[in-house]
Amino acid sequence: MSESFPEIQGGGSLILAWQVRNKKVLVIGGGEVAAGRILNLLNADAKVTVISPRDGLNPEVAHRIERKQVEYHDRRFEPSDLDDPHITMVLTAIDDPEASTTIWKLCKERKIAANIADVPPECDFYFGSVHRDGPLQIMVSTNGNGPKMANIVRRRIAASLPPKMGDAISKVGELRKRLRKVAPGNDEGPKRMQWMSKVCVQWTLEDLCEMDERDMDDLLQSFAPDKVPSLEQIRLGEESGEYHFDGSFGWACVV
Ligand SMILES: C[C@@]1(CC(=O)O)C2=NC(=C\c3[nH]c(c(CCC(=O)O)c3CC(=O)O)Cc3[nH]c(c(CC(=O)O)c3CCC(=O)O)/C=C3\N/C(=C\2)[C@@H](CCC(=O)O)[C@]3(C)CC(=O)O)/[C@H]1CCC(=O)O
Ligand SMILES: NC(=O)c1ccc[n+]([C@@H]2O[C@H](COP(=O)([O-])OP(=O)(O)OC[C@H]3O[C@@H](n4cnc5c(N)ncnc54)[C@H](O)[C@@H]3O)[C@@H](O)[C@H]2O)c1
Repeated sequence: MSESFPEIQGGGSLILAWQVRNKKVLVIGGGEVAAGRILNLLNADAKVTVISPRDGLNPEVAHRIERKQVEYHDRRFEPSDLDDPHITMVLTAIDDPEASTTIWKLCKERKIAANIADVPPECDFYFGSVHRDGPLQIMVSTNGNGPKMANIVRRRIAASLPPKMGDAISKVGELRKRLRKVAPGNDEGPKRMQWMSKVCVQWTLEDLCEMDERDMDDLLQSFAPDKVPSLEQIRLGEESGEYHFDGSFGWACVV
């Protein structure tokens, strides 16, 4: 029986999509590595505080500070920087291994998750090489074996994707939101999920990208009878009056 279950392959990382939106993250250091960390954090809508003396600032970090995209303290790290109980994460990117280790220990005392750049034993989590296209994010990790290899694999994966994947996913996101309004009940969950999966499988990426708000509302009328017409059918049906929106979400009136 157990043969049909996946084999355990230890030694990996638990890859998650950490929601740092509006959460406080401390970045210590203002060099090139910090610039990359800050960009990733701002792209995830975190509230970022940077601590680093002004004279060592990378131009990108200086730009973020100038634009007030981050809160900034022009000085070296002090242990009291960790006193704020709202800090969810600390990232250090400094060229001082001793100070890095001190910060790591202080974070562990306070149970704050931390990444000390380039010091794997002092990381609660590693960064990875990330491809971003709108709502789509793909992260590649080599689990500390070869960061440059992660970069190479990520580029290959990105190059192999069809164009406009991000746009298609955005449209699916919008359709799912509308579907939840049309069929909000918990009891409809399984049907909702199956129907959405069928739309994703049956529609081409091009059609998903092309779908406008009106197409979405027309397509949603097929949820009640559990049908998945193509974009072409929806648009033809509209012309012939086959799909009629009668103001009451949830059922289609075929004439
Ligand atoms: C993916 C990426 C994300 C990011 O940081 O944003 C990332 N490193 C990147 C680049 C990079 N880093 C280094 C080089 C030089 C070439 C080389 O050494 O290979 C290059 C290449 C370059 O610069 O192009 C040096 C390096 N890095 C680490 C060590 C220490 C050690 O291994 O012991 C050393 C040696 C220092 C020394 O020898 O002195 C450690 C880590 N670096 C990680 C992530 C984590 C593991 C991720 C994984 O295994 O997949 C981990 C464990 C911890 C962490 O920092 O989170 C980013 C590429 C993003 C992109 O381009 O897409
Ligand atoms: N993981 C990775 O991807 C990766 C890649 C390259 C380098 N690194 C490592 O990351 C670290 C930072 O690299 P970098 O290129 O950004 O370095 P950098 O020298 O450009 O920047 C270091 C920054 O830290 C600041 N700093 C130093 N001590 C500080 C302190 N006590 N408090 C606050 N700020 C302090 C400096 O003023 C400077 O702004 C290095 O240890 C480097 O080896 C990691």
